[in-house]
Amino acid sequence: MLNSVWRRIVIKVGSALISPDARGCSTRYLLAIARFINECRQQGVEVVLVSSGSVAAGRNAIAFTHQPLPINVKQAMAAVGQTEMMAAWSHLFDFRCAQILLTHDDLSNRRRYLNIDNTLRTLLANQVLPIVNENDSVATAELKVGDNDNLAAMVAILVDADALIICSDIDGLYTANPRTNAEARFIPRVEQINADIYAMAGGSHHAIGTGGMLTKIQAADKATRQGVDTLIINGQQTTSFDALLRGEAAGTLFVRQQDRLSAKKHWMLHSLKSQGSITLDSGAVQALLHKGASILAKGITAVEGQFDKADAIWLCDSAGKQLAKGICQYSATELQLIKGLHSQQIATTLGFCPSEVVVHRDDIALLA
Ligand SMILES: Nc1ncnc2c1ncn2[C@@H]1O[C@H](COP(=O)(O)OP(=O)(O)O)[C@@H](O)[C@H]1O
Ligand SMILES: N[C@@H](CCC(=O)OP(=O)(O)O)C(=O)O
Repeated sequence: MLNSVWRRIVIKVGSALISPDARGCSTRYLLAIARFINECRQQGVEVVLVSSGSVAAGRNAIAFTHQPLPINVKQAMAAVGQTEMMAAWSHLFDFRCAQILLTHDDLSNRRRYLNIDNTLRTLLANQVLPIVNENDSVATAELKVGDNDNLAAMVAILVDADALIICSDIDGLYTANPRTNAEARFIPRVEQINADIYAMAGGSHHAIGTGGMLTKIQAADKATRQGVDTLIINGQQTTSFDALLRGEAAGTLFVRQQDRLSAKKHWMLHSLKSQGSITLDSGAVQALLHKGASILAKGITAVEGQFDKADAIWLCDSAGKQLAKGICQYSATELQLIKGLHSQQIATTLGFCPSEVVVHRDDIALLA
């Protein structure tokens, strides 16, 4: 049984596993990874896949004369390889897959962040496997995250994952790059990421990988700070997956620095500035405090302030007492029109209905 604390995981698969020869996609390593994903889902664990490989898979379709590859050549390769990579994964599963292509801009813009979050939540609720990659064929260098290790960490934080599993072509973190340093020793567990850990990182040994160990440590640093356990495992060896499925150790574990929920709660209560407030009726207050429920338009009696969709707002009782902070799916202007209405009436009133709930329960931090 996979670690029983993990209910939702993000699995990141590097280019070397998808396109080991940089000539289209290969099932050589993907079969075992797909079996692992299938097994996790069978155990009731939700999975989001972050898959590299679009550039590597499309590499032999586009002519090039010199290295490093010019950006337009890489973008064209990615456009070819992305569809091949999606097809390769889709053929390995009995369930549906969905493609999500992101840029850094999408993740830093709060409204788009919320849209991505809603889409991923809906896909998971419908048992669809989201497959995320950077939108390489359109994003320019300044709009990019740049590597899928960091992208996977951002996705893991976004979807409130319990764990991030980075599948690479190496067993995990060594004290130095073992391909160039025979003295390098394997590190099974990292309690705290500090300058000494960063100093161990070397680059990638092949032309198709991005970042080598450095981007993996950066990703682990980001994710563990937000309460996400991070693992680097060898995705070329089925024994890594077998061990994880038995609940045993595999690869290098970077231990989460705090509880995931308290990390999110702390961020919402102390870093997110509130832009307004809504007043809840007694039924909504009970549902919020005692059932951890989402807030529906029906339970809202008043709206204060000029906030936009995706802004943070206070959720208050009828006496004006602040009970919680939440991220709102609607603007103040829209809420003025739909407050007190049933969710089914939102579309007829506004002409659109981006969300049936006004504040989703995963986006609420209770004060008490
Ligand atoms: N300290 C280290 N420990 C382990 N691997 C390292 C280290 N420093 C550099 N590397 C290199 O990082 C590579 C993995 O990164 P990369 O090639 O970018 O793979 P991926 O495509 O999985 O992201 C390893 O194959 C190894 O050559
Ligand atoms: N987005 C790129 C992958 C970038 C990347 O980080 O690659 P890798 O180091 O192999 O995970 C692609 O699909 O080719």
